[in-house]
Amino acid sequence: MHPRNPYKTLPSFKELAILYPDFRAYCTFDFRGKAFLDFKKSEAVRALTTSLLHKDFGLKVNIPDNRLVPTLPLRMNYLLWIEDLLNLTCHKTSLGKMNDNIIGIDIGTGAACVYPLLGSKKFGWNFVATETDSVSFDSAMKNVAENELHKKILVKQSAEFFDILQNDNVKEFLQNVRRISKETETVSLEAADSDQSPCKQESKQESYLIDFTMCNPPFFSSEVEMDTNHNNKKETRSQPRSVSTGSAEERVTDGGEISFVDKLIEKSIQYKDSIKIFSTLVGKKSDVKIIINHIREKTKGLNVCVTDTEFCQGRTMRWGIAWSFSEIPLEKVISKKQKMSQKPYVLQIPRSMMAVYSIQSVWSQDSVMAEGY
Ligand SMILES: C[S@@+](CC[C@H](N)C(=O)[O-])C[C@H]1O[C@@H](n2cnc3c(N)ncnc32)[C@H](O)[C@@H]1O
Repeated sequence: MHPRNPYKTLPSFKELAILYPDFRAYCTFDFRGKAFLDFKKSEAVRALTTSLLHKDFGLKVNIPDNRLVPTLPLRMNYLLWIEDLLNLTCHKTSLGKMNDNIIGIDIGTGAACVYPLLGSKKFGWNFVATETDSVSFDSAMKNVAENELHKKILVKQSAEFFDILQNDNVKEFLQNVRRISKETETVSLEAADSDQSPCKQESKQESYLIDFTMCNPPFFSSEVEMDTNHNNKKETRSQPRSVSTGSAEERVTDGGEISFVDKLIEKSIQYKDSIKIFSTLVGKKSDVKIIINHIREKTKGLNVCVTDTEFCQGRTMRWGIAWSFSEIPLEKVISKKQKMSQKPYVLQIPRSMMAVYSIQSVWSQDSVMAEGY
């Protein structure tokens, strides 16, 4: 669990049950009043997510019955890692300032529109979100409207990755975001003028249209693979796991996540001067190495840096890969050996930081949330 993840501390189900009758309906209580949730019911998992989104972030979110229910510890881990990368590349995020200037693209936002909603509420970032599925698209639009975040989040129904940046509607949205954040930017740059650190100077020199892109791709290549994976897990785990939510469209894509990210890598080369950080979540550990190799092969001859991390949420593991073509100041984090080589270098989160992530991931092993949420 990321050190700044609010779900490092287990939420009180008892408190949630008192506050939210919808959540209480799926709880059972022991003689001391301790609440337990039936993680095998998708309605119960949905009630947990929507109650937490409301209690912890003031977000009112509706998720249709047959669509993926996002689990929040993982979503926060991914967003916090993006925040770390933005800070590493000298952006001022909630650790510093300038949040209103930051613009991300979320590819395949899903029915909850979870990353843009959390990203703008928690960090103040702006988002262009894409979605192909009409049910999820409609639902994402409603969730943005319900939370009055239309000035910060634009949802488009599109299968294009970054080509949506050519869309007039998107251009207009980006212009408005810039106009609204201009005042903050002026103040921040004036403050940066008085500071001679290379980090602050770099943030003035580089100007990208988009600061980062994120994506949680459908990771199975077929429904058969999806079912096989689920059955194997059932056989190997001794304890019950959380129900798998979501439709096949959300979890299956031709060629699986590798093929999806391959397209993303190709597009990233085309948009390397407009977008600063490209990233993706990876669902299978064995795909991490393959995807990193694909990034290296496809970007041969270009100055690219790549980093990866793991997200631990109790029993559920996911991985993150990010790459950038920008002049990121890597001196602090690359090894001497890599510095001397002419090959594309690898940006690594310092070992000390990784250790913190791993140690703290133990938090939910024995908790009620551990059953897969
Ligand atoms: C695994 S779900 C992730 C949903 C959400 N981002 C989350 O993390 O909960 C993947 C989503 O990507 C959408 N999708 C698939 N191909 C896409 C494409 N080419 N462009 C945009 N969205 C796509 C699916 O409809 C689905 O909603």
